[in-house]
Amino acid sequence: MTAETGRWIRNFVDGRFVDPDDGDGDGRAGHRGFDATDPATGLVHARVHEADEALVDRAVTAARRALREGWADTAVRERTELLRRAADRIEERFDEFVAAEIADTGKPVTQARELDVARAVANFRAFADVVAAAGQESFLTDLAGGRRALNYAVRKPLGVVAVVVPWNLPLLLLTWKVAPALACGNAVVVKPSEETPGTAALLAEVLAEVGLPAGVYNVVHGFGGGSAGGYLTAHPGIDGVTFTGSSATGAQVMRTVAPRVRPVSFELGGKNAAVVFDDVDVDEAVTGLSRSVFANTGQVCLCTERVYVQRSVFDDIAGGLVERAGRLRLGDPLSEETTTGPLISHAHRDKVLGYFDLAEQAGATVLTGGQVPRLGADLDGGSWIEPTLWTGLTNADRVVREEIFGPVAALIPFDTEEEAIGLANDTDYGLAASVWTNDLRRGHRVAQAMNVGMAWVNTWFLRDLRSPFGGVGLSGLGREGGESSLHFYTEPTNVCVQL
Ligand SMILES: NC(=O)C1=CN([C@@H]2O[C@H](COP(=O)(O)OP(=O)(O)OC[C@H]3O[C@@H](n4cnc5c(N)ncnc54)[C@H](O)[C@@H]3O)[C@@H](O)[C@H]2O)C=CC1
Ligand SMILES: O=C(O)/C=C/C=C(\O)C(=O)O
Repeated sequence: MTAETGRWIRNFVDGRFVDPDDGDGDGRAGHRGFDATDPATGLVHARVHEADEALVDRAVTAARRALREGWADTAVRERTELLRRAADRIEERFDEFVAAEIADTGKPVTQARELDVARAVANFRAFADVVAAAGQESFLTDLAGGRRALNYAVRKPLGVVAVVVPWNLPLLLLTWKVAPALACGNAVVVKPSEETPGTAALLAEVLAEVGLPAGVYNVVHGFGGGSAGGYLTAHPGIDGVTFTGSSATGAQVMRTVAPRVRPVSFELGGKNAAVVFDDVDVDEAVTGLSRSVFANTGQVCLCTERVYVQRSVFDDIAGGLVERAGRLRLGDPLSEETTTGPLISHAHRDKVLGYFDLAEQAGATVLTGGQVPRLGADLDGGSWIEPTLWTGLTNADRVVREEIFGPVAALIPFDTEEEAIGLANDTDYGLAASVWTNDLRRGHRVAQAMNVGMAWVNTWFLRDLRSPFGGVGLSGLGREGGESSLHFYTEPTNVCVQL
């Protein structure tokens, strides 16, 4: 069973891939589809079968039936063993996942291997461990007359979970949600981004190979409103939605599910700050900062787009970052030398270029970048952009207030710790921040003062999958990771027994 037939990437419903010739599978033939484009070249690499409303309905129905037919009640050990087999099988098919991720995103092979696919494996293993170790809350309640009651909470699967994910870290983010959802006994209907359909379909093959029952994992391809994403989140048969993507779409999904009052978990955009104090080891800080600005071509929700630097080291840090930007190698994703891929699409590059214009209008100085690079041959059809750093902007500028989602940052000086905290927190977002200092007390103090879900000190994107992950404000609702995932993907029933 394979995800692709010829150049079609197919939907996966009720344990089998749906042939595009079958239309939605109800006997009506149809080839509703869209192109999957390689962002490195701009060339189409596959055709994707777009699920219509009837197919989404079949996926939700299949998920419900799988729960009813026993998946929800499987022993924890059975589920965790299945997750571990899935991790092993992804490792066995590692190169296929790397290839699919690169075809969809154009990201460098080193990153696809070391971050994206490696994290997919880690996600399955981590949530097998978390669920295996999970206990249940219980309380002994004192009553009048010396009697007691025992309260304990039994956690049950949430049910059919809609998993809607974006294009920037497609496999990493998909498995970050699917692994705990399955570990907790849920069935899922996954809607990958229209830009990156490949790995979700490949994961369907793997999960079938390791024995996941039909209907527990379903994939519907398509777009947002008026397509698979809209049909799925509006479906009355879903019991919750976990979503990663833009704040605007998160708000739309919230409106869609509101009439049925379903739980949502949202990890949304960011406009993340780094705060750099003058006691840092400049070289070390520049290494970390440069990663935080340029990783995945700036397309990680955690990436830094605002760098506040204490005035006396401002020129050193700025110079160091420019030098690091110069070391980045844009080019063939399959080359081991390439460090930096393209943006996901021409549409997204147009958005980022719009901010280049806004920066110019605001009087910014471009320290490096600011252009579309010419890379030659096939790559000039791709959606490449130069890593770009600005000075001369303030928190009042749109470039400093809005999520750009590219390899860009504004560098802004500050004088005091209090001022730096104020500048960093002056945002509607609240996802992540990093603090760079050699003063341990200051590191703790400033990190704790950040109005964000995750604050790092002298590092960035260092992940322990047991810790809570998510944001405040426009950056999201709820947390996932470790116990937080268990809480989202289950519903407790509290039992009280008078003893
Ligand atoms: N985690 C993050 O911080 C991310 C932020 N973004 C930001 O969002 C901007 C737009 O990127 P998009 O790909 O359009 O992200 P998006 O948030 O619109 O899309 C994410 C997912 O939601 C689906 N979707 C879109 N509209 C929907 C709807 N009404 N109902 C249900 N599902 C829906 C999409 O098909 C995709 O699977 C980017 O320029 C970037 O700034 C994008 C990806 C990830
Ligand atoms: O779970 C992680 O380690 C990373 C998550 C990143 C995002 O959610 C994102 O870039 O959207």
